[in-house]
Amino acid sequence: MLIEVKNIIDKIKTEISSFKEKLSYEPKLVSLVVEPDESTKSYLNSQKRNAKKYGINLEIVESNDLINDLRIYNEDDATDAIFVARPLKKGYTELDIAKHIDPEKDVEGVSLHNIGSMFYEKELFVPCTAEAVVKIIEDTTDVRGKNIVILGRSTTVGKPVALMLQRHGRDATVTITHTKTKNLKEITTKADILVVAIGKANFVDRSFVKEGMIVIDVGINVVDGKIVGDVDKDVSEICQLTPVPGGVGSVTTAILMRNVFRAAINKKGDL
Ligand SMILES: NC(=O)C1=CN([C@@H]2O[C@H](COP(=O)(O)OP(=O)(O)OC[C@H]3O[C@@H](n4cnc5c(N)ncnc54)[C@H](OP(=O)(O)O)[C@@H]3O)[C@@H](O)[C@H]2O)C=CC1
Ligand SMILES: Nc1nc(=O)c2c([nH]1)NC[C@@H]1CN(c3ccc(C(=O)N[C@@H](CCC(=O)O)C(=O)O)cc3)C=[N+]21
Repeated sequence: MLIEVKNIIDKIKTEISSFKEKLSYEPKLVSLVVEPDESTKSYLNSQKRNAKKYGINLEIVESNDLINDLRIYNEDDATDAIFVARPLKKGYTELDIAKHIDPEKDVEGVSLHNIGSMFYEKELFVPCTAEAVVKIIEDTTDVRGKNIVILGRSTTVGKPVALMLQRHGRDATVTITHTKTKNLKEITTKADILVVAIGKANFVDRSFVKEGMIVIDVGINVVDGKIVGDVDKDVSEICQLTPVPGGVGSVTTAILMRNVFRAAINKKGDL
């Protein structure tokens, strides 16, 4: 069966409405992109649609000098929030963003400051997709003591999801897997919950899961012009599965929008 995320999005909408009351202007989000791939284009579509819906002034900037652009928008008082799309152009690393983005405008929680705070279990801004995954899991089941297997170890999904799920108060037992993991299916079939963030369309099929598992499909792949996840839809016949589109992606965007309002209010000192 498919996991419904509408009630999670409704709760985020309510948070945004209460933030809006504290602001007298449309907060500004600058999204820096360089040669966007299909999944990034899908995200930008989602950002445009939601910025209009929630009243955010979104500026999408093609960035050819990322470090210089980060300096410009860090210093630009009219810019409340900055997002830097991945994958990055050759010559830049995620560490460059982590070092150079203003942590108070870093609405994706990728800066050294925000990642470090998450490490110390102080979640200020955390990567939006990781927060979306955790919210969906917590809305679906009790996380405490659950055996959670994550496919993928990226800086914006796999790693932060693992850190957030095992922290005190959530207390899951987490296994991170990647391309060098041996006997992957032996590991995944023992999970209570599977989080799949690998960027391979329909990679996870029924041979990776057991009846009754919760499967969170983070994948956003474009195949023949259609958005598909990393998990084969047939898995939903024996497991609880998040849909793609309409699952993790839609919660991620709502969280990004909410964080833009949080950044604007924090700048005013009202958070
Ligand atoms: N829905 C949303 O809001 C979001 C969706 N996405 C989507 O999630 C997917 C993953 O993106 P992202 O997190 O950036 O990951 P990356 O593309 O940066 O990296 C992929 C990760 O998956 C691992 N991996 C690849 N193949 C396997 C395998 N067979 N078994 C186990 N691990 C594997 C890689 O391992 P290794 O490290 O060994 O190479 C790597 O860690 C993409 O489809 C992306 O579009 C991304 C962000 C947000
Ligand atoms: N720094 C960075 N952080 C990211 O989180 C990031 C990124 N770079 N690069 C690209 C990937 C991909 N990604 C998506 C998130 C939501 C939707 C989304 O909202 N999809 C809608 C459909 C959108 C549409 O209609 O096209 C849905 O799944 O319901 C899509 C794609 C985030 N990414």
